[in-house]
Amino acid sequence: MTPTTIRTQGPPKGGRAAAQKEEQTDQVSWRDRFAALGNLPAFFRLVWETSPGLFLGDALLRLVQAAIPAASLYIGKLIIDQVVSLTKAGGLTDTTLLWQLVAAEFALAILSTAIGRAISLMDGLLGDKFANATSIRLMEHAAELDLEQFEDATFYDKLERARRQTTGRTVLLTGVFGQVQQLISVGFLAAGLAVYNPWLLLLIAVAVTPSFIGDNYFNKKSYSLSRSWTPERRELDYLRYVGASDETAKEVKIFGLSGFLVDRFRTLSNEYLGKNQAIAVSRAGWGTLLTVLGTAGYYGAYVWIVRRAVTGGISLGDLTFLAGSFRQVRGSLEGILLQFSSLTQEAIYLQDLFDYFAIKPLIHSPRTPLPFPRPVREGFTFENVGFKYTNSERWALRGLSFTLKPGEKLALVGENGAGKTTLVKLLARLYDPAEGRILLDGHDIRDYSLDDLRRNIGVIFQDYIRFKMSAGTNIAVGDIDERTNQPRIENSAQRSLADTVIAKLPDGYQQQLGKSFNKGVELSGGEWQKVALGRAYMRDAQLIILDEPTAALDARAEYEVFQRFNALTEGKSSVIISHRFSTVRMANRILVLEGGRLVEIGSHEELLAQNGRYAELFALQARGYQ
Ligand SMILES: Nc1ncnc2c1ncn2[C@@H]1O[C@H](COP(=O)(O)OP(=O)(O)OP(=O)(O)O)[C@@H](O)[C@H]1O
Repeated sequence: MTPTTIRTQGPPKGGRAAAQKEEQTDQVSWRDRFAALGNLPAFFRLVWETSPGLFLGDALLRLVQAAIPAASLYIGKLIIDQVVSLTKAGGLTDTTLLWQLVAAEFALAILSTAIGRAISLMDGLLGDKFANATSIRLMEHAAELDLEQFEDATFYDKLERARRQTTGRTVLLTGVFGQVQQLISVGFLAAGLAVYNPWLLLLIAVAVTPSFIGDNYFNKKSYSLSRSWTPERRELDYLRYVGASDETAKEVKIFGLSGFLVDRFRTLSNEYLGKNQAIAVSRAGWGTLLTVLGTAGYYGAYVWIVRRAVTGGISLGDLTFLAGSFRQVRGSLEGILLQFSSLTQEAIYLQDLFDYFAIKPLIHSPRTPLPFPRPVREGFTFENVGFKYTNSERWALRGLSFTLKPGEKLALVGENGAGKTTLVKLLARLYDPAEGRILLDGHDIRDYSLDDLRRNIGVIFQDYIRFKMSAGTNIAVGDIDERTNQPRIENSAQRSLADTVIAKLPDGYQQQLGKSFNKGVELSGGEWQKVALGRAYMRDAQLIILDEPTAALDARAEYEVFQRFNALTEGKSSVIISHRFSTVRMANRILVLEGGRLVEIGSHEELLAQNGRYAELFALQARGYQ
């Protein structure tokens, strides 16, 4: 596929103009189509791996099915010739052969039906298995990719197109198998026709060409439209979600957003529908016209066959055989060409799936990682670290240098957008610095295995996930391998104060959380935070990071959480991000960030004595309580 004709960059969100512009660049040439067929071997390898038995069974049955039409037409010819000769003989000769032929034709008809059913059963089973296997691969691959890749709209377009491939692939599977079956079938029938007159084959080719060209043209248009609308389709999915989900229902009601959302959905979906409809209508019109041309070709050949029968050139049996074969070859050829056109289409869609699998993460472990220090001896050192988010001109962090010593309790302070969360993400290697480096015991953290690093760091983000799973699982996600270790889960819950929350739930640790599931219970914001905090204790990490984990806790709970946190993480390093100075002051050292830069560093007392930015922020908050 040539990159000039297939768009790999998603268009900016929304807008008719954007979509029209995209359509022009989304044209697919014949070269692209043939090149896309190159994806088929890889595709069949995937299908084969899904289930070799079903794959083989399906192929064999189709081979048998391919021979049936020609065989049945030929037996039909023999029957008619037999009937004619019996009639001429006055019905007095032996009819055994005739009835044997009729029985054979009957047997073939039954065989064909049975095989047909078996084939569609196998297609269905194979298709479902393949869809499941591909969905799993899709999720596994997503887990390998970088956070940065998830923050890119183009990536989502690819993901969306790839996701659609997991359900529609049965079409391709049935299509290619059916295609090969029909080709073999046509081969048998065409051989029969060629025996009588090779020109009949040429006539057939002329008869099928017009509708092939038509279908191909419209398929191309449909594909271009569908591809250029990927971002809008994602927006439609999003609107559907926001408009009808338990997580959004509250705000949608309070702000009366339903009308706004429905309007946007209606406008966008109608626009898409309109474009699709235009293609469908013109396809139907042209399709009819081109089929009429094809039918004229068929009747041209029919006239020739009938004349030959009338002049005695061929028998009545030959007449039915030829007319039947001609009709079937034409139908099959038309089917093959039509399928071919949509097959290349599907193969191009397949490219989207392979494109997605080809996206490689940039953040990965080195080939020979250093053994992870246990315990950490020197700590984490930021050396002139700078980081910019993709598509952003601004440095989110710059010139950052400090050391987080083993066992130290560090707090990060700064106004919204100062770069606190970004610093944490760099520590956990969700991103790598653009400038400078982060060392762990004197070695770049990139020299350690990513798994080891992440296993040794426990982070609870401010936007932690409220999993709609059991209360126990919601804590166990801190170390999912230990999800059956009930004592450990309960111990973590006690530490994070979640035990009292869970004690009140009807099903305790088994209680389904989240209202959208049967018997699910919803927790308050603070209760959720206690559960989420339990995750930090689940993990046997050397560094624990809490990014504003107590914002929803009441004052008493917050005080208690941090008293416990300090005691329970004795000997471990921790980083706490908080806007509450009552929490921050408990840290050994405080880092004050402003506009991505480190402006002050020291203990609470030292920073107050400096009378700088920290003292100013502290005084501001203290005044609020007076
Ligand atoms: N995924 C992202 N893509 C682009 N820019 C981002 C992204 N996340 C954060 N930023 C930008 O980087 C800067 C630092 O953000 P960060 O989340 O680190 O701030 P913060 O100090 O944690 O803020 P808050 O107190 O509001 O949580 C902000 O200007 C923000 O807009």
